[in-house]
Amino acid sequence: MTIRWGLLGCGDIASKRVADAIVADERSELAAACRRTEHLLQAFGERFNIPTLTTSAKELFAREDLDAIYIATPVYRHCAQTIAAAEAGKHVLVEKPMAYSPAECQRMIAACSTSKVILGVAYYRRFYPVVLRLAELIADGTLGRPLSILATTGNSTRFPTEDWRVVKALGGGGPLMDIGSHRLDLFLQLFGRPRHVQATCAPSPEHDTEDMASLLIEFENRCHGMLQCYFGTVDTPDRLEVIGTDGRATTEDLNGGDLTIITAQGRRTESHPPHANLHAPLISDFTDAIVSGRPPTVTGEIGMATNDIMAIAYRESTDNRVR
Ligand SMILES: NC(=O)C1=CN([C@@H]2O[C@H](COP(=O)(O)OP(=O)(O)OC[C@H]3O[C@@H](n4cnc5c(N)ncnc54)[C@H](OP(=O)(O)O)[C@@H]3O)[C@@H](O)[C@H]2O)C=CC1
Ligand SMILES: O=C1CO[C@H](CO)[C@@H](O)[C@@H]1O
Repeated sequence: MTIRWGLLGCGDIASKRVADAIVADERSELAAACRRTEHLLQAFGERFNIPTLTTSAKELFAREDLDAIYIATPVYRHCAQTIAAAEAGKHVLVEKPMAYSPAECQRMIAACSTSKVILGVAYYRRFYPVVLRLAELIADGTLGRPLSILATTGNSTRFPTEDWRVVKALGGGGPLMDIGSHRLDLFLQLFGRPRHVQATCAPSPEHDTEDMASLLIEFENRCHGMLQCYFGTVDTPDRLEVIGTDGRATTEDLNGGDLTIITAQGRRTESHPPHANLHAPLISDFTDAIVSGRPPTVTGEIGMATNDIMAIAYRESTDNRVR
């Protein structure tokens, strides 16, 4: 069985990874693509040899020869486009963060459930071998009783003021929505459900979003999570660390995959690099979910859990400000 994909949004991530990942997947076919800017759509279509091109999302969803839609548009479009695709009977894999707010996430989940289509969210770091190794070190007791998970991350790009990533109404927030969301998803994967969130977000002097966010989370298992994320810093680390009573495991470059494990037995470094195309395992997982009728690894409910934390963080940050 071949899954015929329609790709909605042909910008940065679609052209760098998503299209290639769909084309390379043995059970997938990149059958159609859509963006509004005609000449850029044509160039994209030629580059990836896509037979059907349209500037209308409505037309894309209406095509009967498609099974699934990959939504790679800015965040403020995710909810309406997911609902429209679901109502047209298409499975939906939507880019992260899932949507602007938890309320939007709920509407997306409800629409997909009513239409009996599968909904997935593109938190592909869940498939990183280094993250799966961290899960193993927690589960097999190597680190002892887990205490905390710490992540520092950022994007060194100085986004221009008109970029949707730094316009609250379009991106929903700044670095927390854009890159912090990926790490929060890993916190949930490794430590489970959160029970308390504290946060402070520093307003950017240039944009109407934060340019730094710091979160402290208590999980139901009583472990703590700490996240700090930035926009516009030079050489920002991409650090993830799990600390337990009997050891700690740290990666200084999450995308690189090297993991240093320190226990009473000593210190060792292991290498667990991710797939060369980070989106490939995600596409393969979602395709398999459609073919076998199982839920994808990152369901809508899982995607919404990250939005829940971010919504609390933004609210906390505003409500607790000393006047
Ligand atoms: N998982 C990951 O690691 C990454 C995920 N992302 C996520 O992917 C999504 C897209 O990001 P990115 O590729 O950087 O964004 P870009 O701004 O580069 O691209 C957005 C694309 O969406 C198209 N678009 C916008 N509105 C519509 C519409 N109404 N109908 C059809 N097409 C539309 C744009 O084309 P046009 O204006 O011509 O319509 C453009 O092709 C975001 O959610 C982002 O957070 C991004 C980078 C990495
Ligand atoms: O992981 C990522 C890399 O950076 C991009 C731009 O900040 C993010 O959108 C993306 O999710």
